[in-house]
Amino acid sequence: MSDGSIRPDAESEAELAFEGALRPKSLAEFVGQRKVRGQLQLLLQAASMQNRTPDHILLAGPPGLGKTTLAMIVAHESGRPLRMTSGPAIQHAGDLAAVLSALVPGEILFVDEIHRMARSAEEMLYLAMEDFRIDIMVGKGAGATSIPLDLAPFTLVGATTRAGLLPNPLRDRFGFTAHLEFYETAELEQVLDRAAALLDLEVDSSALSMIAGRSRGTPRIANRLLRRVRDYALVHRTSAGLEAVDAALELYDVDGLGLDRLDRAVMQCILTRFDGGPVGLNTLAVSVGEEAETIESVVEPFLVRTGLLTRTPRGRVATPSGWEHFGLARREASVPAALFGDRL
Ligand SMILES: Nc1ncnc2c1ncn2[C@@H]1O[C@H](COP(=O)(O)OP(=O)(O)OP(=O)(O)O)[C@@H](O)[C@H]1O
Repeated sequence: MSDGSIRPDAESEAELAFEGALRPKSLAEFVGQRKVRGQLQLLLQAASMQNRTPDHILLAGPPGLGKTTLAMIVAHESGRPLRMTSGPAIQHAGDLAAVLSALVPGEILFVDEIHRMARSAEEMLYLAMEDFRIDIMVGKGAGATSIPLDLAPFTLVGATTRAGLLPNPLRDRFGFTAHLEFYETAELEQVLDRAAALLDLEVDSSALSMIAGRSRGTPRIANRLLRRVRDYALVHRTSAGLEAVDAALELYDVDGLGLDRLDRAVMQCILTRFDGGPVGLNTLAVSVGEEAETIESVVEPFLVRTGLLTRTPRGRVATPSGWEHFGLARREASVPAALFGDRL
């Protein structure tokens, strides 16, 4: 996004470098996601006891919750090398063949945004995941032949914000799927405490709680808000206390619940243009000028989690808390159900 709001996809190089430095290196350092940590621990330990590559792992959840970090931890904890690529970089089966054939035995292959990989590559991946083998097609038409190529055993760690978009045969080939949840405020306080120490920043605990409570349940956003508070304190020669947090977050359009500009645009559209809904996804996306995928995978999960929005078979509907948060009186729905043919 280009409006300066604090979104997981608004990256700058310096911020990315800093984000890298903040990544926990082990499962023990990784805050929250207790269940997933336990499941991963077991899977890695069993593989290590049998001296084999761990099963393929799918990490699913909204951006910024720690999927890349967990992939790095899997490599670190199992003492294996890590190779990283992403779905958008694999637009042909040949792109994937090049990556797979270069793997060394036991390597961890991390594919971010795996749901964006080309369909032809997905099909190649089925065989690679199951039998550590691919068939490379040579030539075209009647003269085409396929040459089998054995691969080194590897562990695929796929990350996706849209697990529902993965075809079943691909999803079924992962030995374990981790569903990452938004973090509780207390967990984000721990993330922030660690980041403040790494930034050498003195922040009082009430200020940390305030940042944590307004971070959309997302560590990446918590870390980023902390840096904006640090900037504010630096420029205004003040301490990083409650006042600095309040002023910095207001400057960056983050409200009391942590909603940012796009969250509010979506809610206001549903409330004022569609009388609270129901409204279909595509209609909503066009109305706020944003990609349907961003609304579905980034905005909605948080609005549903905070109880401002519900998804019904007829479309998205604002809840009474949604009306209340925006200081609006609830009206009876007068708009027909989501437009015909729209995605609900
Ligand atoms: N559980 C955690 N404990 C501490 N820090 C975390 C945790 N999860 C994520 N972070 C921090 O949040 C930042 C974002 O995490 P990460 O890049 O792993 O998210 P992601 O889910 O892969 O996001 P995307 O889907 O956008 O790729 C990292 O800097 C990392 O340090």
